[in-house]
Amino acid sequence: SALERPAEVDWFQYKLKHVDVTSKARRGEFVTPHGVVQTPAFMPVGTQGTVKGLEIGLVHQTGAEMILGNTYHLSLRPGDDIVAELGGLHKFMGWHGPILTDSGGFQIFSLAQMRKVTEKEAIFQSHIDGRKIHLSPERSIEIQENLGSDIAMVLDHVVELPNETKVIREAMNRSIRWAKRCQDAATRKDQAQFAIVQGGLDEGLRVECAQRLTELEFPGYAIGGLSVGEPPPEMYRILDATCPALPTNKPRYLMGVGRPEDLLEGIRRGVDLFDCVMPTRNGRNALAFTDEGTVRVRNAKYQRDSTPLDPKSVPQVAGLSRAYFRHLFMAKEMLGPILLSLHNVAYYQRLMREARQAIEEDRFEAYYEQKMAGWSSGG
Ligand SMILES: Nc1nc2c(CCNCC3CCCC3)c3[nH]c(NCCc4ccccc4)nc3cc2c(=O)[nH]1
Repeated sequence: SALERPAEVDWFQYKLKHVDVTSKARRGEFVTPHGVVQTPAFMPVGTQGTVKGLEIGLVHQTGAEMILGNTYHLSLRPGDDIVAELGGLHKFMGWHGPILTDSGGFQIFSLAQMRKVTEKEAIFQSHIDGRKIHLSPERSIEIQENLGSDIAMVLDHVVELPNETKVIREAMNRSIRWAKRCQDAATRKDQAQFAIVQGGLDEGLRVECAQRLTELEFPGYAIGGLSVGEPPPEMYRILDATCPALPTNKPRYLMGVGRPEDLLEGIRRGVDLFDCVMPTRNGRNALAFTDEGTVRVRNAKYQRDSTPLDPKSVPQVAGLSRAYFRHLFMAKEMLGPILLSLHNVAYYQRLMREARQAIEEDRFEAYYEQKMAGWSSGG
């Protein structure tokens, strides 16, 4: 059963395969009970048990190896108990590769009508029906174990920025106490927990938090509390301080990031994993990512444009004109958001594939410069 892990398999063992000589970019891989993940990797977000608009075979086609699920949403609807009764999230959504679930910490801060946070738990109103929800570290782990994800994020207390150092420090200290409670609440041997570094935009707090979480010996570490409205250079400054304070033999996951340039800026600073709703959300809003920058396909200038959106995209997209994409969105045809979501997720996966190759060949910085030039060319 899931409780007896086969002794010979080293679950969640991250293997550092190579560090690029031109930057701090790392090439690695880690094993989960549902398969191996090559890093750097981008994880498409499947908040409610679906990567929005993409039948699960299309998600595979993009090359994505690990996807995200969400504790907050799935515990409210259909209910983590129902998902467990039906065999867990993998079976429920037909995805048999690795799944990482977020703890709900961020969704409380960003979605729910905030009620209050005590040492014991967060209490808030469901954004669906206003029901009062109690989310404690123990309850978050119980939900994630019911969902059966391979990696569970600890419950953290995210505070809005900018904020007083005292407030940030208290939330950081609570998040560390909650991380310990999550560790103590674990019952499944086939699920790993990643800790989440907080500390706002204060480098000292970030290093202290990373060190104290490292002492708790988690199999992986996320950098949270970023991509919450701070200027990108501020996020990069925090990465410069935080990555070196984390173990080199564990994966580093930058939560909620980001634009293509943010992924490369993260990789060159030693980040291994990313997640963001951007490729799918922008796809639904007629915004396509390309090597020449973003393309707003509804723009009138594409009305007669026979050129392909991106000849390097997946076959379903590569042969279609920009005029056709404009038409689909103007006509409000559901194929528009579906194809553009597929294209954007595939674009992010191609970026990760190219980045992994560049790191292996010790030319990541040159690759970074080349991509940044293309994106700003406004082609
Ligand atoms: N536990 C936790 N989660 C965080 C998340 C959620 C990551 N995606 C979870 C998925 C699981 C399902 C839902 C998402 C974050 N997302 C962002 N920024 C997203 C910014 C953004 C928003 C909209 C569009 C693009 C970018 N910062 C984050 C910080 C934290 C954090 O500290 N702790």
